[in-house]
Amino acid sequence: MAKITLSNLAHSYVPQPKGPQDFALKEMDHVWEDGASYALLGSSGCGKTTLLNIISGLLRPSQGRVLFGDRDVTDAPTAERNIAQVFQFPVVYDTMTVRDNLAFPLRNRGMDADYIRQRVQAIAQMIGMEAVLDRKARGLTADAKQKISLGRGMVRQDVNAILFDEPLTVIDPHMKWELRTQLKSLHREFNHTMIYVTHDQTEALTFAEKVVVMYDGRVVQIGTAQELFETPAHTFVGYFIGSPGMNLLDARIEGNVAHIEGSVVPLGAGYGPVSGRTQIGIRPEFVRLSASEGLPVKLRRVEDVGRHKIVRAEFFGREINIIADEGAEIGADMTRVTFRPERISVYADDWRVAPAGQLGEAA
Ligand SMILES: Nc1ncnc2c1ncn2[C@@H]1O[C@H](COP(=O)(O)OP(=O)(O)OP(=O)(O)O)[C@@H](O)[C@H]1O
Repeated sequence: MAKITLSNLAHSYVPQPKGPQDFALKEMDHVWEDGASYALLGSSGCGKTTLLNIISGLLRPSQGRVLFGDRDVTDAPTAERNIAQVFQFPVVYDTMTVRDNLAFPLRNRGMDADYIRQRVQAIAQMIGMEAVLDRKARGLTADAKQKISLGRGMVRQDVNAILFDEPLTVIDPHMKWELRTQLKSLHREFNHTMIYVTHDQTEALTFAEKVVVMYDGRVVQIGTAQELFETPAHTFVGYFIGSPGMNLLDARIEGNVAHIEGSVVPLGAGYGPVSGRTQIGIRPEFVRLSASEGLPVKLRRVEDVGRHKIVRAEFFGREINIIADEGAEIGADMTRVTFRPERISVYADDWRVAPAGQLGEAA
């Protein structure tokens, strides 16, 4: 296992990049802790696979270094990095049995036969394939083959890291949840450094201790589920995490209030001068509908999603989302909204501004 350091790292697929727009990965410096589980989360094209391929050695970065522990592996091929990888689609040997597929990485390293038998059994149990250990992989469903790939990725205990690139894409929804839970308990047991690429927030938030949110070639925040929910460092995190995401409203900030369309909204903290495009961010969970207090809204529709209601409304020509209790009565007289002041974040040009006297967030 190893700590992974990304130092001054950047990548462009263009041979002679002319500016930041030509970089699939913009310059970044991060240290990923030994033994932690990370999910790389972001929408399609934001650079997740590029970053994963640089860590695995499939791609050489056009700038910067990658270190595993103290060793600079930037120029080391994948085979020398001592990592296990699981890809989106199954990579299995069709002519081998399930057992031999699972044992392959261990046999390759000359492990003791007893240990291999024991370990294969434990992994087969984890992926629910004990009953088919002696069947050939050929003829198994894509779903089953992907479970073998996952098992093979996890069979070695001596790897520096296990890298997963959207590994549950072909797995059926019910099994997805089960495998994710298994991966999590495996992580707790063996403490491998795990990096898991996904564009699914539920997958990221349930699997990983730390979620690395990427946007447009940058890591915009690394945090726990709670940190991403409570203090999104970038408007993309606010919008992408949560269902629905954070409401972002143009505002002018003055000390401990925001001015929106001529109305004053109290903030939970004071701010120094804020320049650039200024917005306040408030999650739908912390917006309250009222008949008498707050700023005007026009109700559009109410969606009952079981645990609560999502109210879609119009706020000065823009959509605003409100989460109300399941039992809440939402009458036509509910034409105003208030915001919980201590739950409001302030953003300047998409980055969170720390209240006066507090240190800024580090991505
Ligand atoms: N081999 C390549 N040559 C040129 N451009 C590439 C190559 N691979 C990726 N890109 C570009 O780099 C950017 C980042 O792509 P990347 O595949 O890393 O994103 P991603 O977040 O993994 O997306 P997805 O979730 O769709 O896999 C995209 O603009 C993509 O078009």
